[in-house]
Amino acid sequence: MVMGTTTLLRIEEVHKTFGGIVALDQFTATVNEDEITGLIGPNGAGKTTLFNVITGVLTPDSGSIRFEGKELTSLKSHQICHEGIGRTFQTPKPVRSLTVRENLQVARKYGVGDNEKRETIQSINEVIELFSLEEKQDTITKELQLVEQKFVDVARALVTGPKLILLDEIMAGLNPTEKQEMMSTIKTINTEFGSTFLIIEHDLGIIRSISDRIITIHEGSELTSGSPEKVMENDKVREAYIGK
Ligand SMILES: Nc1ncnc2c1ncn2[C@@H]1O[C@H](COP(=O)(O)OP(=O)(O)OP(=O)(O)O)[C@@H](O)[C@H]1O
Repeated sequence: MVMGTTTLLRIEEVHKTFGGIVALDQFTATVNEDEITGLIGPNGAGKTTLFNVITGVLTPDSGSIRFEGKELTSLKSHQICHEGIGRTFQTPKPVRSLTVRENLQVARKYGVGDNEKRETIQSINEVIELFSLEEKQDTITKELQLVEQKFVDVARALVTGPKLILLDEIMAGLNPTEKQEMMSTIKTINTEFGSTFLIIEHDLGIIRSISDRIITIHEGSELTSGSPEKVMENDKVREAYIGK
């Protein structure tokens, strides 16, 4: 883990409503370069909506999202990917009828754009090796186990050479051994490939051990942020999230 001091992503007063529901309420937060930032909050707090506005799946009603100083809110999803932001979804989204290698080839073609020289880009072979998918590379993805599908999802994000990777509940449904494996892979990508992470995770044990910094979201607003120790001891967090 490398502690960063430069702001990579700056989210300012982002507002997003669905009819009468306020999903993000003037949400403001930052993600520091090189860090692993955990994003926690109760069900319906606005976490996935935040990922969707960062990645251009949704357009915010108002507010600003700057990545390396560049405004993202008017860009489309593929342009945001070309800027260097990769993501996974709550449910793995590989193309189920393609093999593992084909999935990575498609993701790379879609996601790299003209940023072929970005320093965080790894070869498809390197990524397959990192996830120990050598023996499964020619397997049709729908035949893989859940953990393997999740690894393919992270691998698809990684082959686009992202500076920032957003992971949405990547540990959900994995057993403790698989969770450990996923955590150590995330740490390797962070330290060796230089990707910054923003991770939505409900398991507080995991988020505490993997994060350099935690942001807590509640009813669409940031409740608090800081080191895992500081955030977990915050009274408002305990009340709103842990229920103690
Ligand atoms: N497409 C949509 N249409 C209508 N309401 C939505 C939509 N997406 C999200 N919402 C609402 O916005 C609020 C925030 O939802 P969001 O999925 O971002 O929360 P979350 O923190 O990711 O929750 P969870 O932990 O359960 O995944 C919720 O009240 C949700 O019902």
